Amino acid sequence: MQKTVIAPSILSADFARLGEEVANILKSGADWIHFDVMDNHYVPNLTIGPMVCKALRDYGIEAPIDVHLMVEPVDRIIPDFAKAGATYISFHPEASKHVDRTIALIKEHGCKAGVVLNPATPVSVLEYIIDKVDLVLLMSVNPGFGGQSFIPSTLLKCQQVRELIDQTGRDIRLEIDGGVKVDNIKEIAACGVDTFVAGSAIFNAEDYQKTITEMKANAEKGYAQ
Ligand SMILES: O=C(CO)[C@@H](O)[C@H](O)COP(=O)(O)O
Repeated sequence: MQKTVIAPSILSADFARLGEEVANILKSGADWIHFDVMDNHYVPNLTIGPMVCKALRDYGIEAPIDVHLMVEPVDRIIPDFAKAGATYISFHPEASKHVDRTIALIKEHGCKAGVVLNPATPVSVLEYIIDKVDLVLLMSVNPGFGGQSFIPSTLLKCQQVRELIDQTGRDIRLEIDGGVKVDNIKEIAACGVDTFVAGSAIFNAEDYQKTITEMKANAEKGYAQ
């Protein structure tokens, strides 16, 4: 297993003070920034695009930016995010006509490629692509909004994808997103997850550092199980 990564979702940040919020969260121990891109088409919400990603880089944010594209179509926005400073770019296979080509496009633009599975998307979608991706993101809520409850059936899926990843022998990150909290992260980590997106649990907390520290400690307890 790779090192634990906590990736706060800026969907729950105060957008009026985004640069400051992101700098604070990184100072508080966050490893990556999770950047949710919604188009009011693939999902029923509208958020931020490459200009905001570039603005964070211009503000001096150096940490990995983990872009989660909830957009359809996906391909035409990939070069813009790469230019804007994205580190990882992940997309939903349902939103791409040619999944293998989209993965190649992300890599050609110098980014790491991820695929995202919704709660009802079967693990079999990974069969012919697992060897090509750098990250698998499992949604534990239906995409579109922060603050939803963790869907428990995702735990079995985490175990299944962890097995697939281990069979490849490659360092592919297994990321979870949706309803992740201090009190359920141990159980999630025990299922093989190494990368945790959390929005409301971190940004609604009074003390970012305490929350991130507790999340990391509880994840470690989960690996030890
Ligand atoms: O992509 C999404 C929702 O579509 C997530 O990144 C949420 O923003 C996570 O928020 P919490 O469930 O942690 O509040």
